Amino acid sequence: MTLSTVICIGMAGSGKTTFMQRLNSHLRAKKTPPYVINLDPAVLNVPYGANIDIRDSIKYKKVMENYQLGPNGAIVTSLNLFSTKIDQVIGLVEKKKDDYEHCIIDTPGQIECFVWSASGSIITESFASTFPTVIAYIVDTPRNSSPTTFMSNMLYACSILYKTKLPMIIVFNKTDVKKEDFAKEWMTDFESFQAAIRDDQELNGDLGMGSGYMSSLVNSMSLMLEEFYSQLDMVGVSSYTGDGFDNFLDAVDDKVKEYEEFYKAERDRILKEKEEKEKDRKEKSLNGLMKDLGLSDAQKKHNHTDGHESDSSIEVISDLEEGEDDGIVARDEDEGVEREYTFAGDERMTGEVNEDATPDLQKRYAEALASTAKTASSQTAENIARYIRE
Ligand SMILES: Nc1nc2c(ncn2[C@@H]2O[C@H](COP(=O)(O)OP(=O)(O)OP(=O)(O)O)[C@@H](O)[C@H]2O)c(=O)[nH]1
Repeated sequence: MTLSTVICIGMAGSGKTTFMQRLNSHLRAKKTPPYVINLDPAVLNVPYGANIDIRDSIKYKKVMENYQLGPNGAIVTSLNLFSTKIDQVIGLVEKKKDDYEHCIIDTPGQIECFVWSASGSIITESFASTFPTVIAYIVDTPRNSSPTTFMSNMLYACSILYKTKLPMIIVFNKTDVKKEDFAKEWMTDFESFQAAIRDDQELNGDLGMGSGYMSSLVNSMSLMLEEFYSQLDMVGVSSYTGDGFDNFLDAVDDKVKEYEEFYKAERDRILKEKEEKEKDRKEKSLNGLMKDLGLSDAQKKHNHTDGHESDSSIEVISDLEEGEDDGIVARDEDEGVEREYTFAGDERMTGEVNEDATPDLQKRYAEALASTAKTASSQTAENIARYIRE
């Protein structure tokens, strides 16, 4: 039994959590319970038993208060804090890899907080480099029955595919309300999608002429999407009735095979390339450091015998010109602007920093950073120490 990971991503309200709940109970009924992870720090109730829940280690509301952040900033910061522990999380899942067939992961409702944040990439990458990993992109089928909305959603899915470089299944959810047949037709028969654009009243008004700027834009973008559709699997499910979940599991099996055959080789190649670049970068920064420390040429030459090249032409590169400030943009003066709807005086509303809670979070941040820094730069630090000793 090899464990594979399914990461559920989708627009807010597409039904990720309900889908996770149904998938969990479906797999349990088949006597193959999944390993479940919740990565949504802001969710109030998780309606399924999670093996790992981000809310156990990160208190979303505290993050909001202590760092004076809005809801989305707090989700990103919570994910940042969590991603510093990702090694431990992967370790926990790895220990269970012989007992489970699937590890299913729920992500925050605010899709961009996960997909476009550094921590989202770190978390996805960590899973994808350890286990075969598949993205389940959840679509609210009834809400995507207009060709314009449908295409916007597909463009988003396309950007996720190219960002994560992982096999993807488009899951048309809520088929108890609207069947997914129209979407499948649009994805496989370009003519029928064009006909839908022509008839779409949102684009063309009541006359349905199909001659507007928008419809020609949608037309050309849909051509581009044809290539994207060819790389996907699509299934229709109802998280309410449980319809289509066997098909979904078959699609996961197919995509895991695809991952092993194509994606893994491609990922390994990219990782190797990255590793080599990183090695190069470290070597250059070590040499730069030697230069900064003002070590003599003789010492440098001595180092050559150790296999370390040194290049005196290397300079420390900075985006800032000499004499320029540190790039921090100063806050504009308020210039008499009267703020409306403020909640001054009410601590609960202003989100003032809770002095008691801050040190704890700060400490955790510092510890997490220290341990990350330790692993990431220990090689460089050792090299430096050895060089200085010499
Ligand atoms: N009819 C129907 N409704 C569904 C289905 N799946 C989810 N819903 C409803 O869709 C709404 C959103 O579902 P959630 O599971 O909370 O969606 P989500 O994507 O996790 O939401 P966020 O995490 O807040 O973005 C809820 O009211 C669900 O009851 C389904 O298969 N059929």
